Amino acid sequence: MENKIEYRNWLDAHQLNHPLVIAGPCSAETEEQVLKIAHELKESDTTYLRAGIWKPRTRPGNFEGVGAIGLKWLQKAKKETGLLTATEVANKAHVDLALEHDIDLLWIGARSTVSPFIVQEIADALEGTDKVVLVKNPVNPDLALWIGALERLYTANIKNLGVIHRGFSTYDKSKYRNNPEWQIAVDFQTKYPDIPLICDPSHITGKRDMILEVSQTALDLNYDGLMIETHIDPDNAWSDAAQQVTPSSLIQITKDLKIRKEMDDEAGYQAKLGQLRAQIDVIDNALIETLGKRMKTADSIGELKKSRNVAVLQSKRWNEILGKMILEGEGHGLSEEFILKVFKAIHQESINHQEKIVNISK
Ligand SMILES: C=C(O[C@@H]1C=C(C(=O)O)C=C[C@H]1O)C(=O)O
Repeated sequence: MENKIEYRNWLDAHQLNHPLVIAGPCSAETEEQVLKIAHELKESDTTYLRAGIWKPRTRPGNFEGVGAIGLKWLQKAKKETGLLTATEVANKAHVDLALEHDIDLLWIGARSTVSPFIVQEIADALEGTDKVVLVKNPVNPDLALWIGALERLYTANIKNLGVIHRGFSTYDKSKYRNNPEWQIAVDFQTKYPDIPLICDPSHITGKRDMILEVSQTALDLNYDGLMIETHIDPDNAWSDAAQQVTPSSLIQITKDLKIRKEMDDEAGYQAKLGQLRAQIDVIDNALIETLGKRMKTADSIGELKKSRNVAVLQSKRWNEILGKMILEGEGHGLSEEFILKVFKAIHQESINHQEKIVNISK
């Protein structure tokens, strides 16, 4: 599947002068709740009112959604406020009901994106639709799986596509509910610059007080929109209470966000940018040259090890290097996380080089 400018058509048709906002409760709970939220969101930047109708929960026994009745509440909210409607679908039955109730935007959840069978079932059920269909990233950090899901939809002649970045599951505890791994979304954007990319800071953070910060990062990375869970009484929400914000907080968040332009044609800016980018190009070339030299030295160590039948991996030496480089990096304003990533990659390449050398039989 190639990038095509038409992928953006549905978004451009909204003619927004701000990022697209999809907002609404994690779950539709009651008709009154949905309508109240919709009326409060009417005064915000929100274009699509979202509500979960069928909720895939981690463990059984929790609230699993109100079911099809909730679609009627969304329809009523649309009629009363003019907001377009959005919900998650996870199988053919959901799709059929959502289409029957004329829901404007459907998204495939992270737990469904991991299953090609489910995605195919949804794609077949949606074949040829002009509804907007968004695909959340799979729970595991697998770009190919994410793209594969889009390809299934595209092949089913669904052209109003987009993706939602909601972060990735990790076993390790971190400050996020789902690790953003921004690089994966950036890689996606590089491959498909015209597929609308929406950030879901609610699921990335799991905490309402981090939503502004993550939303700002997304906008700084040229995301096209935000999906933010919004509830009139977040603390008493039936699901995901900690990450929902009130409609007035949502309005405040959209006011506080700094919206930066993608480009600036002003001559002074362009000249300075060109100069700095030329410097970056020189530095990048020097980096490659240095890395090449380092690998050549590692090759020589490989030869030496081979001649004495010594193991390639030397953990003590490696740990010393890591410790020293973290300190060194600190002095140059480089984070420990960055140094670890870079040096782990360098070490792996060095090991691969030496492995080749010691395993060549001569
Ligand atoms: C280069 C060596 O081999 C391996 C690679 C290292 C590196 O690239 O710095 C460090 C330790 C070893 O695991 C070495 O033993 O010094």
